[in-house]
Amino acid sequence: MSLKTRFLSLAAGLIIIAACASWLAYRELSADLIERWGRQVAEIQVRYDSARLLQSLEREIGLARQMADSTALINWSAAPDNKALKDNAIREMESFRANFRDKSYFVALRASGRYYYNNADNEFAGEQFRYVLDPEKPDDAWFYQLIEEGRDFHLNVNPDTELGVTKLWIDVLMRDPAGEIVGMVGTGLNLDTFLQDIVDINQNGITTLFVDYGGAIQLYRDRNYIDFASVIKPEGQKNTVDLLFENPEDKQKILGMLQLLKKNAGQPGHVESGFVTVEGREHLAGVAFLPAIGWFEITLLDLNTLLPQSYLWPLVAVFIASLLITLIVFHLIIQSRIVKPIMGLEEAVEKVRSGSFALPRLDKPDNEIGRLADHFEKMTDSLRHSTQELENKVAQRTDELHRLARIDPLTGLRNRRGLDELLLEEIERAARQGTGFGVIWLDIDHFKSINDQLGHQAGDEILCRVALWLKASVRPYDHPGRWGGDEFVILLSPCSPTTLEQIATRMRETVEQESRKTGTPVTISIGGYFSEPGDDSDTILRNADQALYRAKSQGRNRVCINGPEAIETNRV
Ligand SMILES: Nc1nc2c(ncn2[C@@H]2O[C@H](COP(=O)(O)OP(=O)(O)OP(=O)(O)O)[C@@H](O)[C@H]2O)c(=O)[nH]1
Repeated sequence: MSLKTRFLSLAAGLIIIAACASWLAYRELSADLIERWGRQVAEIQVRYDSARLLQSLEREIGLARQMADSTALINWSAAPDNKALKDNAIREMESFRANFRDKSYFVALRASGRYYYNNADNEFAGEQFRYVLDPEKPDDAWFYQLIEEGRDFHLNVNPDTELGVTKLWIDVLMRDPAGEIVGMVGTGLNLDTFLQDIVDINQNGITTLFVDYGGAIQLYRDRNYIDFASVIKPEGQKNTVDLLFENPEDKQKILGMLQLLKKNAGQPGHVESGFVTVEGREHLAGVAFLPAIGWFEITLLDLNTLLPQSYLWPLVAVFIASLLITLIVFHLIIQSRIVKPIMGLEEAVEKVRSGSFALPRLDKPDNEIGRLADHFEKMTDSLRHSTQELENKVAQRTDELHRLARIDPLTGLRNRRGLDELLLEEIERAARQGTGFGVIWLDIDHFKSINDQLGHQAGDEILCRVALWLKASVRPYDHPGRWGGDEFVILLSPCSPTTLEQIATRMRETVEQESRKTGTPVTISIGGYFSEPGDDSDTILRNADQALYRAKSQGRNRVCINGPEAIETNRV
């Protein structure tokens, strides 16, 4: 896998891990935020709804209490048949009716069970006495139950079958100065209107309900759940708040909250909250106790409606966009700062490995890779220099070896190999140009006996001297060489038969005369041959050798020339 792919895979992997972690963190955080926010909202909503309920009830309750304390009514309750007291009481009732919001009231006397009522239409003017309560009648049981409980104040949602109305009743016990319960007074509020005003306020995602001290539902937008006349129902038959929840844990949770609030009833404004499921949707329930009326107020917030998580999706979109931009920027930086320079470097290394020093232009970012590329370039440069130097030296040495291989080490003249190559070149040139050239083959006379008499060392010195004399005798462009032993071959080019003879003679004379000066006189015998175009080397050498042989056999120290016009030169 290439470095680029690795980097990208690594970056993508890291980003996916970061994205997953961020997504989980986001979900946790958003859930936590929504929960915190929901709890705050639930508390505020509970207080707000409680305040609204109490606000609309407080005045009515106050009036009902005043009515229960009315001397006219209390006195009359002791003598309900006393006309004067009764008229006075009816007047008092009617004055309260004018003040009650519902413009209705009821008064029930304990001793006689008489029930008085009038409504907003003043329908029962002069006939406020409606009927007599019967302890045996289930519809009247509420009255006897409340008296038995002895609670001075009670709210009760109850349909009045006699009157044909369903109301939220405010019931206040009427006591005589001795504290004895003599009756009950109160007013009712039209349940439908009240529900609309307080509970069914059409706030999307917010459900409000009120339950009594025992958890029985008193005010709820769905009337089917309201526990009408709960005061007279035995426990177990009441529509309690847990009916709203399907999950047993939620039922326990709500009931637990109610218990907790009962315990902490001394802390006004305390709100309990927790998550519950209603109709398959998760809600945050806020519960508060309203000591003024002895009820609990429950607010259910559908957080998904109030603050759907989709509200936070733009945040997710920004996050994903940021991740993508980060990936692209990361890719570009890695590409330009690492991958591209390394790929360039790899290409350069490959070139150097294959023997080429022509490097491509290397990217040098301002980092370790840039410095590495710079070092590599310098290293390649010095490698190129030293390789060049080495190659030059090898070439020089090769030339030198080539030259040495063609030089006779003793005399410094060409050796046999050098003479062979030169001879071939001359043959080719002669063939090209159609001209001939001269070849001289000479041998020192009686060299064996010189060696024998004077020693091998002295023989070498004579060989060197003869070489020098030969060099001195030829033209600058002639080529003298040592064929081997005491034999020398000289190629003369350009040349003519006459020149050949002249140079050969001059050689012989020079050696004879110069050697005499050294005290060790030597002579040489010379065979010459003037080569014609088309002669091969064997022919040429054989002819020169034959001429030498003749010179030797004719007495030595002489020149014999082989060729078309053979010239015989005798010793001088
Ligand atoms: N000092 C010395 N002697 C050499 C060298 N190479 C060959 N010789 C000797 O040279 C002698 C050559 O003798 P030849 O050419 O055969 O005979 P020659 O004595 O010269 O007699 P002719 O040629 O017939 O006049 C031999 O004794 C070789 O040992 C050398 O490099 N140095």
